[in-house]
Amino acid sequence: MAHDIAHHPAIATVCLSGTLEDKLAAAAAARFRGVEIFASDLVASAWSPERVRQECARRGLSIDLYQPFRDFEAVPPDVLAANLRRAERTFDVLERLGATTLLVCSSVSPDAVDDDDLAAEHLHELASRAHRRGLRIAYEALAWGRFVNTYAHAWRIVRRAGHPALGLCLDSFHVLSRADDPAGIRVVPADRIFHVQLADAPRMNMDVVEWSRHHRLFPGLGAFDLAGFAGHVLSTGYTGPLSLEVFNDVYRQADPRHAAIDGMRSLLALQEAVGGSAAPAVRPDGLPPAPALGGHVFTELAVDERSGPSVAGALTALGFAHTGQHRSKPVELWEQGAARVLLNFAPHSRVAPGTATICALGLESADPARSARRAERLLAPVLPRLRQPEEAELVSVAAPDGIAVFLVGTDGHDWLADFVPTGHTAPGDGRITATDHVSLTDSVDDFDETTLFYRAVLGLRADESTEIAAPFGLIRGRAARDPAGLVTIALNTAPLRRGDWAPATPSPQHIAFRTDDAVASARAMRALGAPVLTIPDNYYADLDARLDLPPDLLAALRAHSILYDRDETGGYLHFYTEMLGSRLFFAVVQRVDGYRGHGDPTSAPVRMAAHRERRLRGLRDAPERDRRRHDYSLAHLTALSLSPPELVDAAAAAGYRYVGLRLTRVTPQEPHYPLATDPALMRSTRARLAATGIEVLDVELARISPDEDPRDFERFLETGAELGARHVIAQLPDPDRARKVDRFARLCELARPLGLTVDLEFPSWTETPDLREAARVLRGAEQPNAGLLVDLLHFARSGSSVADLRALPAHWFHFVHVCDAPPGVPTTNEELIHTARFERLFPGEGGIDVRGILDALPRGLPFALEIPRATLVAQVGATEHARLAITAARDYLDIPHEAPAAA
Ligand SMILES: O=C(O)c1ccc(O)c(O)c1
Ligand SMILES: [Mg+2]
Repeated sequence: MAHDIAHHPAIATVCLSGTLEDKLAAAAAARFRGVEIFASDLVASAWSPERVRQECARRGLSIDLYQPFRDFEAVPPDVLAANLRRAERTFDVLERLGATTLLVCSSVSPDAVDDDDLAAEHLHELASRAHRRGLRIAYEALAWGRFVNTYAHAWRIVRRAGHPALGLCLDSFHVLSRADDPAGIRVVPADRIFHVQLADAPRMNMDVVEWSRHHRLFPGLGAFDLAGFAGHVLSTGYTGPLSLEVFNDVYRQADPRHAAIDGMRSLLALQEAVGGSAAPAVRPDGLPPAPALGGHVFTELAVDERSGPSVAGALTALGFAHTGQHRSKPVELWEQGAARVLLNFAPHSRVAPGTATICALGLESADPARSARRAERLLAPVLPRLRQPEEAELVSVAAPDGIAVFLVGTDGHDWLADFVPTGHTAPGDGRITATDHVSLTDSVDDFDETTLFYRAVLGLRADESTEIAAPFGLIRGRAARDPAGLVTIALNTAPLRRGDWAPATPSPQHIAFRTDDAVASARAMRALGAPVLTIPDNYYADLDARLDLPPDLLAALRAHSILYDRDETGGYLHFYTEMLGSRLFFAVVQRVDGYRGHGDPTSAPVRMAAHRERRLRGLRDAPERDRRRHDYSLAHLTALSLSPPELVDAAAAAGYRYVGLRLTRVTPQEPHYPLATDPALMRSTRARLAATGIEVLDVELARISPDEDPRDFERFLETGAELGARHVIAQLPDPDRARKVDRFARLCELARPLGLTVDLEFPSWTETPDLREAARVLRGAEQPNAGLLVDLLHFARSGSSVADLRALPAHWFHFVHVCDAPPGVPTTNEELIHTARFERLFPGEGGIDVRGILDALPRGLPFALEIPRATLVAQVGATEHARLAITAARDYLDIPHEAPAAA
């Protein structure tokens, strides 16, 4: 007979995050019947023990255990007296709680002696006292107990003590972490087992206390044979609580309601595993067995008007065709072979603009109604479906990651009738036959929950978990598949919270399509213009060294950026598309001779680095692909109210390639962002730079007046270098030419080892007031990293000449400050400065010969837009001002795009 082990599921408060009130609510909501209360949770609670008792009763929870009571047995008489006093006070608490069982763990105390008779005698005394008060003692062997650390030893002592109020607490962790044989449990009479605790754990080679207190997992998520353990326990006839006791750092901070549901799911799945094939198909309280799955029927992507066309373009290039259009929704069906992708253009609240996100998985089930019952029994929300009268009935369940899992019957795919054929059929050019697997990424907080959901609800079996050292941190992955191997869902997480420096794609997802010939597929897809991800040559050199492949295979892999692996049975060829809509990509895979894995551990980091490289190239080179467009930099003065991280975000959003950052306070009134002395500001700025791909073009301002020493700028220069800047803006308000030339030269010398040029700017109101004077300084200084920064405003206001400009060495110029200004030259310095700081105009709006001056400069210089404009910023805000500036500059300065040729 199958054991129905979930009749009294319990959970220890230590499994759950929050205070006792949160924990009890979560346990009850997940339909646990009992709890183990940890002393520390009670101690910290505002509720009296009587109130806790009431609150538990109100929620239908029994208090199955109070714990832990430590370091009691086999001690000298004076310690024993103190321990018994401590026990009596603890019994008081149990009485007030209405709990009857106290857990006593085997001693780790230096006071204890290795004497079983003494331990038995003391525990007998303890049990007698408990008995008088209607209480019982459950004795647990901690795996690290000083003398008693196996359940067999604990059982010898309990037997020797021979008191009816003394029994065992069996904790799977302590038994299985020591590789003790749990079969010995079978000889323990059921009425001597007072309590059973269940915890799984990953295999780890570490101190057992650390392992136990930080890494336990709910049953089924680790490497222990919990079903075997539970089977031994139940074979004794034990009918008491089966209680989860999982010390885990992630659960300790996860939403307790979710964690409690995870726990319940794991218990139900354990029940199923223990029951084995003997479980009747439907049991009143039991779990309907998972129906057989028949494969991936479709994968649905939520897209918008930006990501949709990019995904559709990639699908076309992979050989898919848009074959159907949904009758009532903006959903497109794309097909090739048995692979189907739905593009859902309906507004989807959870999807960030421009992204494509997997929002549903369609899986074939032999019995969708039973799949739904199973999901419900596992506390998974079965979704109501709004259905037009003539549309197919589909069962769908919401996964914790928000993906809807549709279960589609085997008897013809009715749901396809919801799509009106477009008349297109897939030409099959891409040679794709089916969907091989789907790969999802979750935050570490959700990983176990998601894993447990897919596995329990769908009846999938998990592979070994893998860990790879990826470019931006550790990635843990675990694929799960149905017994027939037709459905595979790979789940990944970054087990350590990412440092905010990491520029990685958040939660990447991919759909892997199957082909019978990866090389032919790659060739065909390339011909169709598929955005195949380029894999670096180094990978193939390493592959050659490792596997000694036939030269023509290696050459074909290299030519098509196909990755390769082999195992005992066969080989695996896999290649990838570039990212489509920021987090999604496709894979094309060929499994040769029954290869079952997902590539060797080196391949994922290679792919991730290639995606990173591609993304940066996209961010940086987009303007270079088109010679008619310029690179723009957002100079800080244009939006000085934005802090550096905000400036970077504004620049990225508006389509700039660079920013210029102001590191020094130039005027007393302006906001100052002390990047040189504020490490947190530096960190967040670098994080935004890494995340957006924006680069720092220049930092300002090294203004060397008569009483300044270039050495005062060392920290400033280092800060610029730390930000990855290329240029430093300098000004020389100093009437003594010899001195300023000398100081400029020294500043250049300091900047040179940091990879920085020093670019001299010549505001017309300073003692370096025009192009000629600036050029004299450069000639005098004779420094290879000296530069000349033309600011169109200063150039125009100083009456500098375009002919002079043309005559200067091209290598002096590294970028240019672009703006316009009202016509006419103000007569006072005050007015000049006011225009420069507050009243510039967008190129083409004012009186400066913007195009004429720029024409006199070398080709290809970045255009740094330095356009402070106080009134406009006051109206539209700094971010929008920055966007308007680049829009206006592009309109005026970039050679207009020709209309794209009709497709
Ligand atoms: O880590 C511990 O000390 C500890 C305490 C109580 C238990 O039930 C247990 O399994 C471990
Ligand atoms: Mg325990």
